[in-house]
Amino acid sequence: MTLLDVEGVAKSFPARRRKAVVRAVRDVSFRLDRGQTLGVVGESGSGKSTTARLVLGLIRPDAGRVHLDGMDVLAARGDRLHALRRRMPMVFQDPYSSLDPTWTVRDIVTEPVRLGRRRDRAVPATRAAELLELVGMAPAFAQRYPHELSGGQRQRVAIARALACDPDLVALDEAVAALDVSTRAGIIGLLQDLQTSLGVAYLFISHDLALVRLVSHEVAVMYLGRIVERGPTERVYAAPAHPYTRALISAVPVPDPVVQRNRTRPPVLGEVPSALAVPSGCAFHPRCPLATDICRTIDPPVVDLDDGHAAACHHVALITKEGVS
Ligand SMILES: Nc1ncnc2c1ncn2[C@@H]1O[C@H](COP(=O)(O)OP(=O)(O)OP(=O)(O)O)[C@@H](O)[C@H]1O
Repeated sequence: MTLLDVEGVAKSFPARRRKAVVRAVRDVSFRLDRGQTLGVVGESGSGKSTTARLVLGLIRPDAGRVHLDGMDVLAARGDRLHALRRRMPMVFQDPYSSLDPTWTVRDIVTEPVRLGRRRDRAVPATRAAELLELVGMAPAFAQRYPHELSGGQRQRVAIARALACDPDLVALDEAVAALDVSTRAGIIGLLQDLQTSLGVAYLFISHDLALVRLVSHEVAVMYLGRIVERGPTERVYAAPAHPYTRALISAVPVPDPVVQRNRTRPPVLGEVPSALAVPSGCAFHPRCPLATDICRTIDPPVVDLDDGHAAACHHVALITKEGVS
């Protein structure tokens, strides 16, 4: 059952340099089913966070459409838009900057509920304890302030706050990137348990390809503002169809030293170009070992391969035949 339907979304920002524009997101389309996780991967500046902000109705796109549960997010205004936003909150990498240090945990986790109510209807006193229980924290934490908590506890509070209005979708923007390995494992386990018990969907934004493989049902790979490949996670990781995905996956170390030694690694050549000067044709062509003339002039369309697996590459047939070692 489709929860989120995003079609042809684009966003540019004015750059500091006069007349230049940053093409942050270009023609992005995807769907996300209820209770599923879509992992969004790509290098820094590829448009992952901007895509999330567009989908959640936090910024307006220049083109495209976004539907949550059949409702047009971009047409919503005022109270309706705020009600939709409460159904799809975001959790950020650094809860220190996203949690108000002068508020108690109780105030932080119940604020979205208070904002959603008329002034004369108080939030039940038990709500903070319920939300803390959901994220595995004792009710006593309600009196504490963010600086009295560990990094993992702060991120649990941020998740509790995100759950306050029974969301359909939570966007997790590098939400575990700042945590140490064992704390990260605890938060990932919590997110997976919450998905099972509450049926919430996640937009899971991360640089970490191994982590995305672990948590995502579907994956979208972004390069300079476009989704260049998307599909069921295991299919994309087992048989990447875009040279960029292939290079990213080949760069993830494997635990077996023999397999690691024998791998051929298609290199990603050079630096990511700036979103201020997106290359003509396929934006990946200056770094692509397979680039030919057509790649320099024509931006490839996204082509469906099978069962929801799709990629935007002129040489997709060549790559899928070769596979990746
Ligand atoms: N408000 C803004 N004004 C101008 N440029 C912006 C703005 N927001 C994002 N950008 C630019 O848009 C591009 C995409 O940024 P975005 O933050 O979405 O990428 P990202 O993939 O999330 O990167 P990171 O992993 O580093 O967070 C970048 O070039 C960034 O500098």
